[in-house]
Amino acid sequence: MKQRKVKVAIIGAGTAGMVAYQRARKHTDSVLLIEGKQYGTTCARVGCMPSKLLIAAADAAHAARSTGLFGITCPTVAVDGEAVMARVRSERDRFVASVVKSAENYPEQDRLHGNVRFASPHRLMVGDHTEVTAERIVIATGSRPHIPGFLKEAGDRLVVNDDLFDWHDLPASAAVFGPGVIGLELGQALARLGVRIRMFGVGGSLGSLQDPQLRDYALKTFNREFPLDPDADVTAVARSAEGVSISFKTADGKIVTEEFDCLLAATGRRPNIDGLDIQNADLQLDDQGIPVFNGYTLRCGDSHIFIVGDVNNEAPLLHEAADEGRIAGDNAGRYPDVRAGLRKVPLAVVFTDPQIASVGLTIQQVDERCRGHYAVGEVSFEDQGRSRVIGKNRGLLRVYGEHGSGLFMGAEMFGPAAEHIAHLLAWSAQRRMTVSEMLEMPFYHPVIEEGLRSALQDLSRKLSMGPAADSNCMDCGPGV
Ligand SMILES: Cc1cc2nc3c(=O)[nH]c(=O)nc-3n(C[C@H](O)[C@H](O)[C@H](O)COP(=O)(O)OP(=O)(O)OC[C@H]3O[C@@H](n4cnc5c(N)ncnc54)[C@H](O)[C@@H]3O)c2cc1C
Ligand SMILES: NC(=O)c1ccc[n+]([C@@H]2O[C@H](COP(=O)([O-])OP(=O)(O)OC[C@H]3O[C@@H](n4cnc5c(N)ncnc54)[C@H](O)[C@@H]3O)[C@@H](O)[C@H]2O)c1
Repeated sequence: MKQRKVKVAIIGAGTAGMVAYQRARKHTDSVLLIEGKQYGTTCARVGCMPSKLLIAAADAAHAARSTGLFGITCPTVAVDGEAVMARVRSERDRFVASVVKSAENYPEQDRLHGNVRFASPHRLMVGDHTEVTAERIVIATGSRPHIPGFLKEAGDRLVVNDDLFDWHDLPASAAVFGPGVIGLELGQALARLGVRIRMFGVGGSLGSLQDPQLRDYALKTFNREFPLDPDADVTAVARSAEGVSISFKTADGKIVTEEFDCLLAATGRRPNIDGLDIQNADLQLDDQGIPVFNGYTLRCGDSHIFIVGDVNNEAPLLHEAADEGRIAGDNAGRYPDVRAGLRKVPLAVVFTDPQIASVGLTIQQVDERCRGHYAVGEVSFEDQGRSRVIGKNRGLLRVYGEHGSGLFMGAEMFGPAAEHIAHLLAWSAQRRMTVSEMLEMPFYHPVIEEGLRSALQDLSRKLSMGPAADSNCMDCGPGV
């Protein structure tokens, strides 16, 4: 068994771990980055990037099928599954290669391969070959798909996102379990690429939506494209001769059995904490077995250990993993001088069509924070000028503001260009702007952002801070 002594050890070379490594290295030369499997990160290999590549192909197919609205006919729209998946894989491989190259450029002595377990608070066992003693440790081990036991009945036809991006062709049909963020993004993309989809959920939730009005609107919209029951009563899942058979109760109480080529489990993710022998780290754990940590310093209790990215189970998103890696890397590097880092306003985007976006506090958090003294401004995109012009006139935006202070608190959106509008809203929230200050900003014409202005005007009026919206506002142009 080899022995290594270092100032900082980082477990996991995903996004959070690589950023932590780069930051810690600014404070000390004695940093070791340990990866259990392969370089390349979840984001590039099986997450953000390949999912968006599949969605881009689906968007192209959908756009080609939707030209009739403009008086343009595309005689036939054919999806070549092999070509679609070839592009997904080759572009994915480019993204992975660039990340692998960055990791391999780190000095050889700073890198180690092997699965890590804690032997004691300062001692790490790496595979069966090295014992590392570290003054400070950053846990950055990410998360993995969680598959409920009954779905395993699908046998070799059970797939998760990790498998999908290696496909060489598209299946004819897929049952998707979990209408969460991954299920909606991948399920809708497959449906638009011609795959017969049926989506099953439990408990009624939909994507990341917390506002009941948006959830109901979005549910109706998705159901126009493929059947989606967010609270399905599935009675059996079995591997059949041709694929997977799924029996479920319909709305009128009948049990129906439907055959699919495969079953995609998108039923949530679990932090990679259980394989770490974390009990040997002498940390206080929460009821899910995650070390209790400070969200501003990423430090576990008053220990020398930090926890970042998906593994801490707080905000499993790429930009949060990077921010946390930055804060923890700096703190581990200059330990014991531990400092609070800047945490940004919550921002999340789901790349469905229409897109889903959430900014700042949820409606439930606003209610709690403002003790009921808040108002909701709303706009429908169905009659919004620019959205109608481009044929994307579906969706709702709801913005939340506090009575008295007039502060903008948060928003949820299901609608066109949500990825862009969410940024304007997040930047405004982070600057702690009031609704009136947001309305002082320029809005061009005709743009989708004019819909945002309408929602803010509605909010301003409901907060008793502005006039009622003028339905014939000529300086706003028609259909804002
Ligand atoms: C399908 C999908 C789509 C997504 N789309 C988006 C998106 O559009 N936008 C967005 O913001 N987020 C998205 N995400 C989430 C985003 O990918 C994650 O939040 C982010 O990649 C987490 O980074 P990380 O560094 O915490 O983990 P990872 O990148 O998973 O890194 C963890 C590393 O730790 C290693 N490891 C684990 N255990 C050990 C051990 N015991 N010893 C040594 N090494 C170990 C792993 O091998 C891995 O390399 C998506 C996720 C998925 C699955
Ligand atoms: N665009 C993005 O930013 C993006 C995209 C993909 C993933 N992500 C990140 O990855 C995280 C994980 O995504 P996810 O979709 O795996 O988790 P999720 O929590 O969003 O969704 C899981 C879904 O599975 C459902 N479910 C659980 N058990 C089930 C069962 N037995 N049968 C049917 N449905 C069941 C849940 O009710 C939920 O709707 C997200 O929270 C997000 O942070 C982000």
